[in-house]
Amino acid sequence: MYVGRFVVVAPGIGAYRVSSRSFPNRRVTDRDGTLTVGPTPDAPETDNPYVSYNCARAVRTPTDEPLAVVGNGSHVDPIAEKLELGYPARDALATPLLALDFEKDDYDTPRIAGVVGSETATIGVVRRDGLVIEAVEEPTIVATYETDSPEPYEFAAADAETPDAAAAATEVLGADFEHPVCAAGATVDGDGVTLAFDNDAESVAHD
Ligand SMILES: NC(=O)c1ncn([C@@H]2O[C@H](COP(=O)(O)O)[C@@H](O)[C@H]2O)c1NC=O
Repeated sequence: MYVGRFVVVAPGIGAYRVSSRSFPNRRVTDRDGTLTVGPTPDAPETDNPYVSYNCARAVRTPTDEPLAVVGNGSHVDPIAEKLELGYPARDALATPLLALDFEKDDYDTPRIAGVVGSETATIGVVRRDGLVIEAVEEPTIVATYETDSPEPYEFAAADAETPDAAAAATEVLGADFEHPVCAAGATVDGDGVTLAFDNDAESVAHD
């Protein structure tokens, strides 16, 4: 099954995967602590506005709570900024998702995102037909296609004794959905946020 991009969140851990039919020559890079999706050096040029963006950011709220944001587009930045201003996660997700809305491409691709705290997780999606934001207690997925409403997800990284952002990235990259490209993972505890990524789709490919 092809679900496109997807987000998984649970309290303390989250991940984001790029799956792509049209733009597979992409990778995650770390730019000053923000994880960015962009073309590999050998990728054909494109003017598609949706292929490069910050996909994972670490933020601090005004009360110094560490949070991680993951998502599939330019909305990740304003979500992070709202959290830094003290918006609750629900509102920090809803406001930019609604303002930017679904993507104006051939598929009306939804925007998806998650906010992870040490003991909280919130997931959101804006589609042409709706906006859903949910606080969740168990691992939950939302994807751009097919699974475009939040659903429970079996996420082994959330059960690990020591949560590991790199393991979260590798697990979603290896998940059995078509066209894996690259992935980011995040863990959050009282001390802060750890972000990691995995670009080695070949070693996990199922298709
Ligand atoms: N975020 C991304 O990495 C991303 N990659 C591709 N898209 C959009 O989704 C469309 C379909 O892409 P694909 O065939 O790779 O699933 C693309 O034309 C583009 O408009 C994206 N937009 C949202 O997911």
